[in-house]
Amino acid sequence: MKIAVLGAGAWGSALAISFSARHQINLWTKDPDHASDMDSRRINQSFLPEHSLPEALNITSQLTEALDNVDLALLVVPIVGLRETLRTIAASNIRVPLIWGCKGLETGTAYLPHQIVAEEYDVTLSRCGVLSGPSFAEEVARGLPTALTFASTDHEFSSRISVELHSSRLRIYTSEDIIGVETGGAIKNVITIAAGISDGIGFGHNARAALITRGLMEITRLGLSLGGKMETFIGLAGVGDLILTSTGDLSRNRQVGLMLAAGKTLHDILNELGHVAEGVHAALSVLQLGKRLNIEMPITQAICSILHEGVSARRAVEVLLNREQKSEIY
Ligand SMILES: NC(=O)c1ccc[n+]([C@@H]2O[C@H](COP(=O)([O-])OP(=O)(O)OC[C@H]3O[C@@H](n4cnc5c(N)ncnc54)[C@H](O)[C@@H]3O)[C@@H](O)[C@H]2O)c1
Ligand SMILES: O=P(O)(O)OC[C@H](O)CO
Repeated sequence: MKIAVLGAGAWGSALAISFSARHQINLWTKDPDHASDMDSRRINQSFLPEHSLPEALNITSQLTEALDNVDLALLVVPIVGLRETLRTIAASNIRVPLIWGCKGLETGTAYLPHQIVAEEYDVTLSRCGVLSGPSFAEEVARGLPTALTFASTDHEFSSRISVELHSSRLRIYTSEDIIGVETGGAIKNVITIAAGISDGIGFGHNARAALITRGLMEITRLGLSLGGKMETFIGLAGVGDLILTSTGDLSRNRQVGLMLAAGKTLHDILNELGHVAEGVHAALSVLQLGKRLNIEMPITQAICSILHEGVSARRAVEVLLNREQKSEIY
């Protein structure tokens, strides 16, 4: 296959490296200086500095060049750039099957990625889908074993994509539950910030396990109300990804939590990180959706109070712990 990977952050670069073994890849970034630096040094110094980019990888900042004659486009810009990138593709009049790997909710609309795609890209949703699951870019670039879920409403399309993208090191499972897969990917980032805070404060393994489990409950309740399936929330794109980022120090969202616990300001943390932390942007939208659907989201609420109301990390966790006692399942 010839594939356009749109977005040359850590994730786009790792997937481009991995897929290069079997496919012809065009890697696109909107930043011309970044494209020419990667092209000449064969390394993505800003976002994935430990891994060289295969010689066969074509790097460009021209979207029409990236999309020229490709069989598939894979969008891996952060959610903040998804609508804008889709509009640029639409303006080019090039139409290709589209899959996306961003995890988040659009600020303002609280849309999941597929809702933005539906508004901005005029292929029928059946030729689109989302790739998600527990996958640190660093480990995929190293060729370590990883399992992902690809969800599309078109079973034939998801079978084809999973066969094409599947390898012994990158297993791809299919699903029809786009909403569940996207909800899991978006909300786990918020819960992960909470797990990072708890660990940073030194609350221990018990507290972290409690946060992961109660966080999964928030993901599941909201996801079911949006139309997602229970099986998805207990699968790779749900609890799988939540466990990975809540416990693995490679997670940027976990790092945000750890640094908040250390007393750093959000401004300084985001500067130091140098990468997107989607949970920071998604938290308010998740809360907004929860209110709209009348679903209690106490962990998300606590994270919003830290990020946007100046409540200290320790205080917010104490408020969480001191909530009134209730039944585990209701
Ligand atoms: N890094 C991972 O391990 C990983 C794994 C799975 C999914 N994801 C998801 O993939 C998405 C991208 O993450 P990443 O890790 O590559 O981020 P990153 O911070 O490493 O890189 C972000 C990239 O997007 C570009 N960008 C920023 N704003 C843009 C815009 N408005 N338009 C076009 N490009 C823009 C930046 O220049 C940069 O190249 C996120 O939604 C993330 O949740 C990341
Ligand atoms: O580094 P994070 O926290 O953005 O997590 C990356 C991926 O979502 C892991 O699946």
